Amino acid sequence: MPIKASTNINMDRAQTTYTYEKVEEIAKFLLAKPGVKPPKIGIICGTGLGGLADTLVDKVDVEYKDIPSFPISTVKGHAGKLVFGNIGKTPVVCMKGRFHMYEGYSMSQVTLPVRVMKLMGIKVLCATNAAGNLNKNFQVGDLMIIKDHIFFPALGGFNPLVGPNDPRFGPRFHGLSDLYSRELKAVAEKVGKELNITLREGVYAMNAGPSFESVAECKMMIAVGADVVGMSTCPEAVVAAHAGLKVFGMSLLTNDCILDYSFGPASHHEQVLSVGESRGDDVKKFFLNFIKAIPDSTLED
Ligand SMILES: O=P(O)(O)O[C@H]1O[C@H](CO)[C@@H](O)[C@H]1O
Ligand SMILES: Nc1nc2[nH]cnc2c(=O)[nH]1
Repeated sequence: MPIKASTNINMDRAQTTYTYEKVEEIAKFLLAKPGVKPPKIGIICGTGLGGLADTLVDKVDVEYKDIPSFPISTVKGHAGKLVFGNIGKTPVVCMKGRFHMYEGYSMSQVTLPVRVMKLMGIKVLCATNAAGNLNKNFQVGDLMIIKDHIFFPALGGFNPLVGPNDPRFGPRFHGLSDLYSRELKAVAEKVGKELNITLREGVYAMNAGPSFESVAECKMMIAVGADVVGMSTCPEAVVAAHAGLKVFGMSLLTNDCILDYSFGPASHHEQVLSVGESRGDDVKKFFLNFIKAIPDSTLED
């Protein structure tokens, strides 16, 4: 059955999907831009972490609004552009702004940039995010390597791989027991020690958002093994792994989740942005060194 790009409204949720040919067209459009080199690594900048793109040299910016068929960023803290450039000798592309389910985007739209970056040549996807802390041993400002995730929307049917499967994107069924690359986690641990930056490790849970969690929801998430919670990352990680990319995930803990009815105030986006700003330098320092430490062999075909 041919897979067509289409836009329908179903259950009030946009159902835009993209064919392989459409994704390829966008990748070719970007590669044809003067100064753009095929990237080896894609970096998704989480809320308030767009400063990561400042670490690139020989930068070329492409605004999302100027890319055919691309969604646009609607959330404060997401600038809405791709930044191409180099870290050390490695060509990379940063997404300065990601797309979220709660913006009303379909899973295909949320994960489109991952497939575009894959067709442009990336071998590794680094996904960063801002997240709420659920673990009593962690604190606001900590950086956490994502060792696994709980993708609540996918468990309820909103998996980005639902629908006809084009094998050029990846296989119909795909296991996720090694979703977050153990090899990259080991590289990150070593770099963290060398830089004297404490790196936690834990499980990221995704709530579709945009509401932050209720007290009971936070308690439920802790009970099922989550350390932090956010509203992103899982869709992009699943689509990247399905496409054969190595995935590295990192959360910045921007707020403590409220676990007691007597505590307040509720979590809010302004705090998320301000912690992103205050921890931005360490995040940049870590990624600059981490990207340089990834072995060449990991970035080969
Ligand atoms: O996951 P990122 O995009 O980093 O952002 C997190 O922070 C925002 C809430 O403040 C939500 O978008 C949540 O997902
Ligand atoms: N769902 C969710 N996303 C976040 N992003 C940053 N903090 C939070 C949080 O507490 N909950």
